[in-house]
Amino acid sequence: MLSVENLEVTYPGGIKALRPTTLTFREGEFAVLLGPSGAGKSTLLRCLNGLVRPTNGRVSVPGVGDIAASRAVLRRHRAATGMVFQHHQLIGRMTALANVLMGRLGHQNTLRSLWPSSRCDQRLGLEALERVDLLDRALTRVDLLSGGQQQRVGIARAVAQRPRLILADEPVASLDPATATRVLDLLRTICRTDGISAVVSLHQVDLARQFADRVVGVRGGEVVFDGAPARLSDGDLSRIYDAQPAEVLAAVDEAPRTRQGAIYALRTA
Ligand SMILES: Nc1ncnc2c1ncn2[C@@H]1O[C@H](COP(=O)(O)OP(=O)(O)OP(=O)(O)O)[C@@H](O)[C@H]1O
Repeated sequence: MLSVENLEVTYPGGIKALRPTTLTFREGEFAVLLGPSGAGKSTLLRCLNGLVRPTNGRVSVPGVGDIAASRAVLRRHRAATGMVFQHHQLIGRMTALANVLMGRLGHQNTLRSLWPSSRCDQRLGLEALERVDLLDRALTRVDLLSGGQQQRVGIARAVAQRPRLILADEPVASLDPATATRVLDLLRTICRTDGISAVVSLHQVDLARQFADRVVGVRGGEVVFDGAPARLSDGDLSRIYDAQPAEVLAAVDEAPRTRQGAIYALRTA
């Protein structure tokens, strides 16, 4: 479905966010990137969509090759790739439906995108909202929706795109545990039903265990575990969340959203 070969990212200032990494994400797989804050999960995800340009190596799609080979190839790859973000990236003053219809823009040429959405796109948008249980909120401004509902709109936007792949960057990091479980359950169910492959970054070990077909554990820009969630042992988790208690506490103070991973590290340190 999607391969990365010797992918390496060094940011300006010399930060090695990703060390040479080779991985293949399989068709229909729900893969979870698991790791602490700063491990390189977002960097890897963003490379998969060409949002971060690797310093070395490449991302390739079967039958297409390197996604960065040309602007046309990258555009096609992005049109087939739905993105779900931690902070939704929705436009608050627009309705849920209008936000979902943004997912269709990649399928239109520039001129067409200046016109109101076609009936066909509107139907796809409403169907996508129905699948995340928000049809009755289609005409509500998204800034009037709860965090969990907004993330479901984000998922509907990705689904309306009719993607082959969904990349989700910490999609439940700002949600309470019950809402996070519901949102991830919806995302995985839709991916399974439609045969969409997914790569999802998470901090929460329990959610990775519950939803992943495959866990890719990342630490310090390196893959330190790659396998089924049932194979994830306490030793593997210590390797992924390797940190001294003092560092872990500092991370909790700095970034409350990393708390779950940090607390796990504290327990296993
Ligand atoms: N644009 C950037 N410029 C410079 N350094 C960056 C940039 N983006 C990320 N980094 C650094 O690269 C490393 C990996 O960051 P990345 O965001 O990929 O990790 P992450 O595992 O997604 O973390 P988090 O869970 O906190 O989002 C970190 O040290 C981070 O500070």
